[in-house]
Amino acid sequence: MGDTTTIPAPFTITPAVQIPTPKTLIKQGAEAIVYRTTYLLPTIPSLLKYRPPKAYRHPILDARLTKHRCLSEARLLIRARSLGIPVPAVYFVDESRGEIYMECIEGDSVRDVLDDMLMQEGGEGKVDALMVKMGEAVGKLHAADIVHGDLTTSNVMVRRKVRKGLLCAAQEEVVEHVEDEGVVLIDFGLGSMSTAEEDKAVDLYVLERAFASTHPKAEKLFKDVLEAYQRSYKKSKPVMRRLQGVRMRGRKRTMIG
Ligand SMILES: Nc1ncnc2c1ncn2[C@@H]1O[C@H](COP(=O)(O)OP(=O)(O)OP(=O)(O)O)[C@@H](O)[C@H]1O
Repeated sequence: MGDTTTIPAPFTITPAVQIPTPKTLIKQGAEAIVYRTTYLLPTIPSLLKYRPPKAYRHPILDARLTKHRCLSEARLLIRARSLGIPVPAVYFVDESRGEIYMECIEGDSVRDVLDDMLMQEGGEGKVDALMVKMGEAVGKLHAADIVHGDLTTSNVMVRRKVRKGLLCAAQEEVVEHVEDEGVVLIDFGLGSMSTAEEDKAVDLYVLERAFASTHPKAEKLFKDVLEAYQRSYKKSKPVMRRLQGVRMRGRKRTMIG
């Protein structure tokens, strides 16, 4: 009679457990759905930009387009960041699923912070500094021949850090000190590599219109942006000349309607 005792397996293989990461919807746009979530560890905040399939497109064409847009956006972000241009870090790309996980910037858009800043005591100085940072960031971007494609004040974020400190150790009163830590350019979904002065001038024009439509002091603010832009982008003269042409065409279009 053979020994019938079963020999226990040295180890058991348990199926990989998928831990669902909570996702908070930030924005559902026409092209993409943006969530705040985490990446790898629950302590690492991340932003997920997901391009869902479009039922109205042919499935093969749709998959190809999604893959192309995802890779294009990720490549531009990675290229910009490697050149020291302030953009979110890319953590992970799954182009066939239409997903990009990237650094989640804590802060608000320039569009949202401008008015609040101007109302604060000493706010004008802060706004001046902000315009310089914006001009420098866009100047560096164009010097690297990267065109944003949708350069509005909503697509430039002000990174903020909240520091907690004790006001008075005896009272143990905790105060929160909010610090602005520079600007970050986001949303490169319509971006491209281009050496064309026209493309760069259109970027500037779009930004100028974004200021004009949201802020009464737009002219002075944008002037500061352009000054910093020219300082950080040494070969910007032809772009500035082209900007005049783009403005004229824009005005003509507005007049004709
Ligand atoms: N890296 C980031 N960190 C924090 N918030 C972000 C980040 N990227 C995007 N957001 C937020 O999500 C919103 C939508 O993101 P994004 O502009 O990239 O998507 P979109 O659908 O292409 O938008 P749009 O319709 O403006 O083109 C932004 O306006 C911003 O509030």
